Parts: sequence; structure tokens; C-alpha cells
Amino acid sequence: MLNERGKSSLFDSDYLPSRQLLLSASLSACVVCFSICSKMDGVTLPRESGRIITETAKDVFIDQDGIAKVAQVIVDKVKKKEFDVKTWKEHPLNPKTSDKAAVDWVFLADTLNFSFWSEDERKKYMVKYKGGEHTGYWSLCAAMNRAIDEGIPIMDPNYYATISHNDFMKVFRSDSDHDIPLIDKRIEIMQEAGKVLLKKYTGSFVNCIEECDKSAQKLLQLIVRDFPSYRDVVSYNGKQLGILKRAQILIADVWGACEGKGLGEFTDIDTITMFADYRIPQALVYFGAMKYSESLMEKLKKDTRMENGDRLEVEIRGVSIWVTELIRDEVVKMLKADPETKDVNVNAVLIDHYLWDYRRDHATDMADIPFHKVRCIYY
Ligand SMILES: Nc1nc2c(c(CN[C@H]3C=C[C@H](O)[C@@H]3O)cn2[C@@H]2O[C@H](COP(=O)(O)O)[C@@H](O)[C@H]2O)c(=O)[nH]1
Repeated sequence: MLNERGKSSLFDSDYLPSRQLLLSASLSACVVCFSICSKMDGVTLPRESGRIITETAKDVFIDQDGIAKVAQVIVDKVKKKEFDVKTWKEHPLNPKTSDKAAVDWVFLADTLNFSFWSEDERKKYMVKYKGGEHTGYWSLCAAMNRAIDEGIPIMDPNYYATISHNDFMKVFRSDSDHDIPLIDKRIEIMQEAGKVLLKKYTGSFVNCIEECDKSAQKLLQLIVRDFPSYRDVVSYNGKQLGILKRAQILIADVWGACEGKGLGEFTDIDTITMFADYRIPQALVYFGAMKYSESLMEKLKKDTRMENGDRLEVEIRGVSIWVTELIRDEVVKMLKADPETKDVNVNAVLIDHYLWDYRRDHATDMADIPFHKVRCIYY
């Protein structure tokens, strides 16, 4: 419909009320849609949580130059074809199949994938396996694989749903003088997860995946709804913000174990953010993409213990999520601007794994960058 000035009357200034009405209606629709898309049962999803926390953070900041520096390192890796979901299986302790056994191995590993740091770096839990001495996250994997080799049915939820303290200590026995941290919590969480798998999913995480139509976000909702130990949510300025580190890494590890195919095919894997642990922040600060205030750096250097949910801890975790999102955006922009780049297969998961592996491989270079010490079951 055109008026005498040949303009579509709908947007013409004579019809300002309808133009405003339409604009405000579409804006509010976007806001409603976005808030629905960025929320799950009243819990804000990790990407939006990271943005919200970064906006109001007082002691943790993003640095654009550092973001560009990390992005360039990653773009170089992508161009050398060294950036692929297949890298996951290259780790000697990760499963080599892409079947139910691999999925259920990943489920158990990520159910226990938290809090490996020790008060004293010289006094760490350690597991000897296949000629290696494994500490940190890899000590968990080594202990699981050792138990499998010893014929202990550790992968069977019928076994771990009722695992005794003695049996747990046999599976996760240490080859150093120091036990795995949070033993009682780990036993409680294993039993809880095993019971849910048996009660609701016929004893396998494959059945959780198969309920979710290849959607990572649907699987994320299922994990947080049915497995309480994965509910990594913080209260921040009156909001319930999902950080969901273990729930997201569980999905990402299934994706990695299955190389993005079959049981690991997720149409929306790119909506999964990095996993807010205590190691990625070290790498982000090392590259200069994230910065701490002087007072926070001082606290960290003095090994000041924090509690899960403290403002400083939430700021470190939240800003690390958002910085990694910005790095991903920068990498995609740089690759799209490159005439030689055909397809851009980069997401926050691959960036996370790269930074995490980089931190482990360059631990000495990062020795003077402290990590935040929180003893909890979420990361
Ligand atoms: N953000 C992020 N956090 C990750 C991982 C992994 C293991 N993923 C590997 C497996 C296949 C992939 O290729 C990765 O290489 C463990 N963690 C967390 O780190 C901490 C342990 O550290 P340390 O004490 O130094 O071992 C602890 O919070 C643990 O939950 C990751 O990938 N990303």
C-alpha cells in the first residue's frame, strides 16, 4: 500500500505510531525470543551468563589485543589443518572406538571430571599406567582404564550405582602418597549418576543422547534436569546463571569421541561454550586476552582459597566464557576474510581443547600465572 509520496505507508512518518508499534513489537519479540533462547528453566545459559558477568565484572577484564593474538595463533593452526574434532581421540588415554562403550566411558569420566588440583604441587594424586605417571585430569582417565584392564566392571552402572568406599579406593588407588581429592563426594556422585542411568535410561548414556534428536541444547537440558551433580549454576546480582562446565564438556567429549558422527552428531554443537575450569583462565591470561585487577592477582598469587559462587570466582569463570566466545568470533571473521579458506569449522569447543592442551604443554611458561583454587564438584 503506497501513499501519495510513493512510500510504503506502513513505514511512512505519517504512520509513526504503527512504525514505532511494529519496531517495538519486533524488538520485544527479539528480546522475548532471545531471553527464551538464552534461558533454561529460569537458568541463564552459559554464553549469556558469560556476557552478563563480563558487563559488570570489577576484577576481571577482556583485552581486545590479547583476543586478536589468540585468534591469530588459532587461525594459523586451522590453516595447517591442525584443528579438528579428530584430535580428541589422539590422546592416548581417550577411547579409540566411537560406540556405546566410548560414550559410557565419557559419561563416567565427566561425572568425575573435577577438582584435581592439590594444595602443594609436590603432593599430587598420581596414577601409573602403561609406562606413564598421570596426574590431574589424566590421572582419572588412567585409573579408569587400569580398572578396565583389571577386569573391574567400572563402566557398568550396576556396579558404580552401589560402589563401596573400599571398591572406589581400589579403582582410584594412588601410586603416590596422595589420594584423589573429594573421595566421599565422588562416591556419592557416582552412585547418584549410576542410579539415574539405571532408573531412567536403561543403564547407558546412549539412551540420553537418543532422546535429544541430535541437539546439544536438548541434551544439555536433559543432563541438568536428571543429573543433579551437573547443575553448575551461580547466583549473581539476583540472577541464576548457568556455567554448566561438566554438562557441556560431557556433550563435547561425546562429540569428540564419535568425531561428530553417529552418537556424536549434534546439529547445534557450535552453541556449546568453553568449559569454565581452573586451567583455561591461566591460558587466557597468559595470552593477554583476559586480565585480572591487581588486587585479584595478589589474592591468587597468595593462594587465597575461594568458595564456589564467590564474586571473584564467578567473574573469572564468566569472563573466561565470554572471552572465548569473542576469540571464536574473531577467528571466524579472520578465516572468512581469507580467500583461501573454504569452510570454517571452528567453535568454542575446539578453541577450548586447544587452550587446555596448550596450557598443559606449556605449564612451565605459565608457572607464574596463578589459578583460582576452589574445591568443588563442578570443575
Ligand atoms: N576447559 C577444559 N577443562 C578441562 C578439559 C579437560 C580434559 N579434556 C581433554 C580431553 C580431551 C580433550 O582433547 C582435552 O584435552 C579437563 N578439564 C578440567 O581441567 C581441570 C584439570 O586440569 P589439570 O589439573 O591440569 O589436569 C579440571 O577442572 C578438569 O575438569 C578440557 O578439555 N577443557
